[in-house]
Amino acid sequence: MTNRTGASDTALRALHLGLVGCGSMAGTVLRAVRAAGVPLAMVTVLARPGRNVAQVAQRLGLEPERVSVVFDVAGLIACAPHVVAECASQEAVRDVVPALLAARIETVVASVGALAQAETLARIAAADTGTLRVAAGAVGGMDALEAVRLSGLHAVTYVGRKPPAAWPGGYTDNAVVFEGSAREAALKFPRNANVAATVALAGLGFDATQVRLLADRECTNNVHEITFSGRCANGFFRMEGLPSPDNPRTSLTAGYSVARCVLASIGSCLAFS
Ligand SMILES: NC(=O)C1=CN([C@@H]2O[C@H](COP(=O)(O)OP(=O)(O)OC[C@H]3O[C@@H](n4cnc5c(N)ncnc54)[C@H](OP(=O)(O)O)[C@@H]3O)[C@@H](O)[C@H]2O)C=CC1
Ligand SMILES: O=C([O-])CC(=O)C(=O)O
Repeated sequence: MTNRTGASDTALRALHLGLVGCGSMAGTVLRAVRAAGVPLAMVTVLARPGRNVAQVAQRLGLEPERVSVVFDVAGLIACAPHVVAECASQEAVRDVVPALLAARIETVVASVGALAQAETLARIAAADTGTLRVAAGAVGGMDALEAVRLSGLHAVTYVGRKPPAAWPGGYTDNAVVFEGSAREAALKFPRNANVAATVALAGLGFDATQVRLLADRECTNNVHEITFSGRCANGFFRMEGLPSPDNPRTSLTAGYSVARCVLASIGSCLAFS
């Protein structure tokens, strides 16, 4: 038997998925993995202290018997998931991901802005054993940007537009929320500028990538625009993502992108890169 992408039976073995976080993105990841036809054996969730199985199962739309909840990374490692998807925060990337990699557990990160922090990068570099997948998240076109980088990139600009209420700070009207480098953006907006970090990693780096974040009353969706020029190509990429119903600051696309990384890690979808 093969699935849509031609992956074999072995790729469809029941998956033990680890999740860090149990919010809107984690829910989207699970829905997508299920929709892809991958059977779930177990989902182990690293949650904040105080959460319990019934609550987490209900938030994620899972049967309680398929859920275990742990409160630290040692507990997550002890459960031995096939792959872990971080869907939580920059702080979680710093505190959890290095230990997962050191334990050789393949890990997908969504909170890519964490990689703008020298301390987090150093911890990940020191772990240096497992496989880290950086999800493209709410944006796309990163393969082209990386390819053009090899020829020499001249300039990369990322513009993120969201409805005013989707930005922290109580915006109600059109405004320039931020203008500056991708590093500043990622550090200043840990929950809203992960795309800026992703574009920086694929292209010119955190300090040379220019970012504008805009509150825009005309937007009903989250719009991401990347403009680049390089020696072998110039490009423009635009993606308009529907907001997650339970967290309008997060585009639904981001969860689907994390799911795609999970599926790629178990050989259950084409791994374009
Ligand atoms: N790459 C991309 O394009 C994008 C990336 N993101 C990243 O994804 C993250 C998740 O997004 P989303 O699901 O919408 O956010 P939500 O706020 O809906 O959910 C976040 C979840 O993570 C949990 N959490 C946060 N920190 C920790 C921690 N240290 N340990 C355990 N659990 C933790 C929260 O717990 P609790 O509810 O108990 O506080 C909550 O369950 C965002 O914070 C952002 O960093 C978001 C959008 C796009
Ligand atoms: O989901 C989005 O549209 C983008 C986002 O929040 C981020 O870059 O962190």
